[in-house]
Amino acid sequence: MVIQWFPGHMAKAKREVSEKLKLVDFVIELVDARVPLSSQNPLLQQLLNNKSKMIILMKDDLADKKMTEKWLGYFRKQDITSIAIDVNNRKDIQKVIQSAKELAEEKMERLKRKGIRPRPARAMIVGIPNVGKSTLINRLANKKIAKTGDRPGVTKSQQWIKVKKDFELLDTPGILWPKFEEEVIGLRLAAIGTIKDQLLAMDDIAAFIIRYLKDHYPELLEERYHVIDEVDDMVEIFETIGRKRGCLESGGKVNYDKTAEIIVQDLRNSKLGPITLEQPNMIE
Ligand SMILES: Nc1nc2c(ncn2[C@@H]2O[C@H](COP(=O)(O)OP(=O)(O)OP(=O)(O)O)[C@@H](O)[C@H]2O)c(=O)[nH]1
Repeated sequence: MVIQWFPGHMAKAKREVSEKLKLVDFVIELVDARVPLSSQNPLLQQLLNNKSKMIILMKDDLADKKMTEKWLGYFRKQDITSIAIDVNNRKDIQKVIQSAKELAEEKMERLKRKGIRPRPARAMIVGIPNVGKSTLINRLANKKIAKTGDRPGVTKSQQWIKVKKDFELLDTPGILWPKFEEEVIGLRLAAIGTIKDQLLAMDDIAAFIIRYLKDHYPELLEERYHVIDEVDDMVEIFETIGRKRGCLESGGKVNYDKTAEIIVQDLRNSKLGPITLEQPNMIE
């Protein structure tokens, strides 16, 4: 599937999520631990219509652990079950199963109280493109069933996966679109690789990353690129990074496009270390 950011696609995705929601008792919403709010879609809350949900902060191995703790506190304050995971860590997958089981048990209890014969609780995974939906479904199913890829928009075509005796999961996820009402949200999502590179200029994304690192992680900038705290001029910073990383043209001039590409790829590949690009106190 090719992502195109047009209203028609968003309306179709909304319809598909609404349809699937009718089949489930609760929802597992995946967000990216590096941008936990920007990777949500507020529309989900409306669609949920009182169904319970839990939030999983995905890719926690790439995020700043101190910030993850703050974000978990932020969601906890709203009474939302939330956990942070690295999908490649088996203990983390057990944490997902345990938390989902607790929500499933609540549902079963409610059925019992109403005098309805209990049945396994059903859930679905929802999230924006590239957040890790298919990978998590595969881990929960314990076998390869959904196609995954490191490109946005790979998830395709419904079966139930029996994760635990009382808990079943829809084998296809719901795709939600991030909202781009603010430019900074687009920049955060572009920085982590959620949206297609053609949508925003690489040097704007790189400049956003540099500015954020200067404000929040100056030591990481210095460590990898030798950009010292005192230097504030963006051109000078690009020059320093370009030279350090060998992005030079003939004549020894720094190639800014290549430098921007390297900055963005370094962040996406976690070469700078664990980083969170959004803080709960930014929105309080
Ligand atoms: N480091 C890290 N990478 C992860 C984690 N979870 C998923 N990924 C990677 O993120 C990329 C996207 O994962 P997918 O499972 O294809 O994501 P998706 O949400 O199904 O993507 P769409 O098909 O675009 O909707 C893959 O390269 C995964 O390996 C995680 O916890 N940590």
